[in-house]
Amino acid sequence: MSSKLESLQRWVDEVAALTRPAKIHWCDGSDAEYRQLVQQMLQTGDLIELNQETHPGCYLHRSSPSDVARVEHLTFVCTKDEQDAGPNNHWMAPADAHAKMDALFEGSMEGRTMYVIPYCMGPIDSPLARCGVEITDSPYVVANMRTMTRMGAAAQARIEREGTFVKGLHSTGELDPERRFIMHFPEELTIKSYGSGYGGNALLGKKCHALRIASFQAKSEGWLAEHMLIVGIENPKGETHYIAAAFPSACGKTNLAMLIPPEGYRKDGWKVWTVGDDICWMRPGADGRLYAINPEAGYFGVAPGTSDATNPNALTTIARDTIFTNVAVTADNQPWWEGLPGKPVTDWQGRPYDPANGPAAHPNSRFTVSARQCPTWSPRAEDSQGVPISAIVFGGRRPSLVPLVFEARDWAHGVLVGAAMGSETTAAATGAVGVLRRDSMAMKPFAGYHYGDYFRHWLSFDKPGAKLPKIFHVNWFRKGEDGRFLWPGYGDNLRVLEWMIDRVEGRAKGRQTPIGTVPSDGELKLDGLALDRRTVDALLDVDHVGWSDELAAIGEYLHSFGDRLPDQLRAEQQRIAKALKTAEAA
Ligand SMILES: Nc1nc2c(ncn2[C@@H]2O[C@H](COP(=O)(O)OP(=O)(O)OP(=O)(O)O)[C@@H](O)[C@H]2O)c(=O)[nH]1
Ligand SMILES: O=C([O-])CC(=O)C(=O)O
Ligand SMILES: [Mn+2]
Repeated sequence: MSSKLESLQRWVDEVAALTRPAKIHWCDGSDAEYRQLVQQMLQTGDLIELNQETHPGCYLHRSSPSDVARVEHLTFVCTKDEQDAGPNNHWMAPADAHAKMDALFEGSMEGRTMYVIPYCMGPIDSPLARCGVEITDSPYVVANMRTMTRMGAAAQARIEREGTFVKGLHSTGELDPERRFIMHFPEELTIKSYGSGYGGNALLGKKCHALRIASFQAKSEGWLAEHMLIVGIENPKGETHYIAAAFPSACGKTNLAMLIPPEGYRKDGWKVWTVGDDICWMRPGADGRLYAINPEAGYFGVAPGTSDATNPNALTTIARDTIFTNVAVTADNQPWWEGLPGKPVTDWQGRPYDPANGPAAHPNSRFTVSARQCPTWSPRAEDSQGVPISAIVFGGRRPSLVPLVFEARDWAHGVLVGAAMGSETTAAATGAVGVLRRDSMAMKPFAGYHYGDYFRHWLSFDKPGAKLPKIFHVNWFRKGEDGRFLWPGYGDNLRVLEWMIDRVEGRAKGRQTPIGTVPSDGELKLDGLALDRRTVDALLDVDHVGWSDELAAIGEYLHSFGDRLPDQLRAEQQRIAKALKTAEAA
């Protein structure tokens, strides 16, 4: 045994002494191990078998009704210096947080099996990948981690070679919402999560490691860990551009990553390739471009709204070997959610379906499935060097004001556009839904350090020799006076991506506005769409008065980050505010 592995063994021993499990199981990631776990969970009721004829290898998990989403108010970043966590995070002193958590973990695994899960985020041979080990007492977490990460023997071998890994300790505890905490110790590469079995709270490779801890690491190591999908767009000539896009939770990342081109585009030979649907790690390559990997190996996607009309690729992907969490069930035991044909008989809590109880599937019900099952899974998804990024896209749910698409004039302006992002809240986190909040780079719940430092880190990529992607902002969610979405969205979003690529290639001229460049007349290909002239104008309209107010609000928001806010960002905000005033006067 190497000395490296000893540090892992020592930590496992310490955790076992604290949590006192009946048994310890080191996960090897094999099929046999997975089958055995599933059998065991079917016996305990953690999993329910779904219709194996229509959905082979598919199971349903019903979480506790009080444990259905990430809990941002119980999520902490525990840096030595409170300032380093920033106003964007809840903070607790590391010693206090450890004491609090260790008291909860004390004896928490009594009578249970403790699973040790070595995992790798990213292709196992990639220099951009990073490893971790999650210790958990939840077989559901093990099964999900096997799908979402490269889990098992190969990851353990890499950990032994490298000697460093992120330590994640998780226990479902008694699922008491009052005794639930997700704690991050970025300086110690450590996570402690107690009291929730749900998604981003419990699958520690995902938000906890690949975003909060990784963003902190990325700052000192010169790369970026972002809440972004990665999609490849192949034109009829066979050229592929890769685009990374940050939208807040439940705002369309999975859908855009699996987009199916509109019919005319398909006929012409356009293809879309899915590299990732939630997280993107990128760093500058030798040629100055940004290269990106998807650190995940699976999708933990939102079920409601996923249908043949919106995302047929996802539907094909989840037709087999999928774990569904908190969906409803039909009379013949198929998984069901709002947006699918047919009807539910049992709701997400296992009760006979009654519309008086609300939706049949929980609005944040999810599927966990291997990325390889996606029909558009990119041949470059396992590329250890990553894919070169041509464009970065920011976006959110903005019912008014924000046009369908605009382009930042340069990198610094693009960083401001990302920092200023706002979106209506969704069901992906507990709390009110439909409230506008600022969510810089879609990282509000995930940046593992002070947003001021984070913006500075973003700005630092603009240096001599860099060939940075163009930065755009999109809004698929603008509504008309009747409350309906103005833009058809989904597959038709390719029309907007094509314009971006035309800009990257220097083919589209665009129209300059104070907030950036929008498509000029005729540049967006809208043939085949039933959009009248007025709607198109409304979608691309830049309301100078409304935007002046927006810039003032952005200025106030930036001000909240105090003296860690880079001056350059403040200057960008003032430049645009001034341009709007000039345009208003004209
Ligand atoms: N109107 C409209 N709705 C969309 C569009 N794309 C996605 N949606 C809806 O937005 C919701 C969430 O979409 P997802 O693609 O699952 O969101 P996500 O960003 O991957 O979410 P997380 O997994 O929580 O990070 C679903 O109800 C979709 O149907 C679009 O282009 N237009
Ligand atoms: O982390 C989760 O629970 C699900 C997710 O992708 C998100 O909320 O962005
Ligand atoms: Mn997400």
